[in-house]
Amino acid sequence: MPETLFQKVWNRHVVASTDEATLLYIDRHLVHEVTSPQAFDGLRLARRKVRRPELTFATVDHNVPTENQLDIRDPLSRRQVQTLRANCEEFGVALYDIKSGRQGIVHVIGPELGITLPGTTIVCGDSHTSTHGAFGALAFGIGTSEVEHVLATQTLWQGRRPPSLGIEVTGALPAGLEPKDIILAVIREIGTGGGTGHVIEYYGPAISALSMEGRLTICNMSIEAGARAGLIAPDDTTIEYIAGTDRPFAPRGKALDAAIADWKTLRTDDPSCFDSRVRINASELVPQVTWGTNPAMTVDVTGQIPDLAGLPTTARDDAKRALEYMGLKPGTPVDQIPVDVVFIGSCTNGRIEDLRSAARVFRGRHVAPGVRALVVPGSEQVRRQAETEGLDRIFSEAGAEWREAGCSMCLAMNPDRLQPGQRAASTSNRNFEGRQGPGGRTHLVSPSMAAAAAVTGRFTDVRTLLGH
Ligand SMILES: CC(C)[C@H](C(=O)O)[C@@H](O)C(=O)O
Ligand code: SF4
Repeated sequence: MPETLFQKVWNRHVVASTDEATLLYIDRHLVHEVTSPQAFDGLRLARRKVRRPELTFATVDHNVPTENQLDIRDPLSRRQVQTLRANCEEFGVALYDIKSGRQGIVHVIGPELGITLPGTTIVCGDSHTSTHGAFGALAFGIGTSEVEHVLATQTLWQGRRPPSLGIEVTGALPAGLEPKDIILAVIREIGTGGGTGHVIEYYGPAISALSMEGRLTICNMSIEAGARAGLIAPDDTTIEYIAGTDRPFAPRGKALDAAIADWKTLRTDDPSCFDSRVRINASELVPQVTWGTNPAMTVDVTGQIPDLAGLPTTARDDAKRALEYMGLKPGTPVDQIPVDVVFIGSCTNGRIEDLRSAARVFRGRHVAPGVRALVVPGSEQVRRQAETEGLDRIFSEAGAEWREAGCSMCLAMNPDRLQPGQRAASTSNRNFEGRQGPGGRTHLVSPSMAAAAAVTGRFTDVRTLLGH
């Protein structure tokens, strides 16, 4: 019987099942400092060990200051980082710590290290675990009690197999647009509940044309459409990335050849296998900017803040409240909205290609007066690569701050945050009230759109700067 990629990966991992529940084997467990302390406490209390420490990988990201990673002043943050160190030591789990050369946002280092592989199941106590689906892995976020269960058993209870949603992205992404524009347009189209309960598979020519970095951006935001996970079938681009140098956990030699033969079977046999389907044409897209307090509240940069009257009645109250919070008026052209802060980074857009896109815009330009711009690599490895390419100099010469790796201003769990009322162009994935700091106003954009806002001081169609 024809199957979807998701069904294939799911079925391979079923250890036991009843009518209502499925026990899945978990291939890789990623751990960070925020959602793991109680899980390790639970193990200690029950006198259990980590069942497969060699399949468990930890790093510190959320609480790490990016100006000087070693200077963690906030007592709670410091305690969480120290607790993770102690837990990894006690339970024999590898920790990619600050200054290890491999530290970074958990969803950035997984692929870099070759931990994230096609056909695997990957979990982490973090909602954006969907990111790893870019490799054709079934990857999803779990709660802290589930983290404990996976640590103890290397398995996880799930309900019945979720339905699948196929999102076909046709056409070709126009010059000046980025993968972020695709996923914002998808969420704008299907809504923040459009993927609820489903596992999304992205496919079509505009997806196949993407690099792994771009695919990671897309899968990252699946969760913002309500989906359980998002994935993309592995292909030559995937294999090239994994076979690249410096992926310590990726298979090599004969093991890699055997793996590749298997990965080639990991695809959806026929789009009719999806429980539902949506199609988006990438050729018709223009750069996207969110105007409200969820990622579906999105417009074209060439457009205006929507009129409440033009919205469905059910959406009006939310939109009204969002506009009040965001300090915006209907009808305002997007490119007349000034920004105070620009944040380029996060597990959505903190990879090398994202920094290259931003650098193309910053090169030879300067951050507008009164604007503060932060460029934060997603990992120590991304930071090194960017410095090798001289991107850090482009950012610094443009007047942007070049930081160390971490979640940074994606969420207000470390010193990088917005002041009340400040407006940010941000390459992260969430724009709800207070996400980047109490009273802060977040507009989600692509890295090049963020850089364009930094140099002009307002939202600007980056295509006009790049001559497209
Ligand atoms: C802190 C963590 C649990 C959280 C998540 O699960 O996503 C964070 O990474 C986020 O992006 O909001
Ligand atoms: S970068 Fe943002 S979204 Fe990603 S894990 Fe960190 S806080 Fe969560």
